[in-house]
Amino acid sequence: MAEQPILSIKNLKTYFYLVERVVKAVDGISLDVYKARITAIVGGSGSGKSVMSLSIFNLIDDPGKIIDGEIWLNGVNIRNLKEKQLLKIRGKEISMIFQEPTSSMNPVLKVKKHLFEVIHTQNKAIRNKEALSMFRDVLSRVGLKNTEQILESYPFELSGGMCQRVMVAMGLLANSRVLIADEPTSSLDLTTQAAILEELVRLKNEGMAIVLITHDLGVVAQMADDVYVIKDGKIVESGTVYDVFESPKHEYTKSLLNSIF
Ligand SMILES: Nc1ncnc2c1ncn2[C@@H]1O[C@H](COP(=O)(O)OP(=O)(O)OP(=O)(O)O)[C@@H](O)[C@H]1O
Repeated sequence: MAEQPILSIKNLKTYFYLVERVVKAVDGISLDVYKARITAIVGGSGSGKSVMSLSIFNLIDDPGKIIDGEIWLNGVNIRNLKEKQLLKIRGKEISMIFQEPTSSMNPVLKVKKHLFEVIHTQNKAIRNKEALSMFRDVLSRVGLKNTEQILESYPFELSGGMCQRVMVAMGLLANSRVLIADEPTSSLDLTTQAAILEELVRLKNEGMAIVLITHDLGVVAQMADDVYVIKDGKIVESGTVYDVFESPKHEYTKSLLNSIF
């Protein structure tokens, strides 16, 4: 029997009800994500990638609303869960590297406090000394050098790129079954980008399911297994990276590919 997807989204719709019109940001998206695979979601600016991932975490605020669809995570439709139950799943089962690191970090908490929160969702009994040594390791794996100083810093004391790397470190540390990474390397230099992408591949090889949201088709070609192409809140094409890149069927995919190759 074929393997079941660990994350399966069915007919998801998230709309924004503005005064003058309705923005159908996610308009009937269905997709499957498997363990030990990197699933890329690609599409131009405003195509609905971020709204889709925020919808998975039920993080859509007014005037937005998830109006339809199912989100199955490891056999449970998490759309039916109460916020309290969802909190238990976030971090342990599924975690996310957000696109906007500075607004996703708590400004009054030092970096080490953010990392303690992540590690405590995995293991409440871990000793501080052991946790701190894991933090130093994960921060250096995302290319941060002065780890002692960074652990003691507040988010506003770090540059945007440093905050982004701390977010990636939090994602790596969470060690959840599914990791959603929304543009995890935008605004980083090429060496750091390569180091972070290498970490994602390592996690995939350890069995994690990774959803990589990106505009960068070069990165998709290099490291993803499956790809979904989104346009105007709809999936216009999907398949293995090899199939989609080798013989794109939709004009939009062809134009995206032409713009890089
Ligand atoms: N809070 C909001 N209020 C109104 N419209 C919104 C809101 N957030 C997103 N949208 C709209 O939803 C659509 C999808 O946006 P989304 O941020 O998901 O795009 P994206 O594919 O992630 O783009 P980018 O690659 O630029 O991040 C866009 O038309 C956007 O303007």
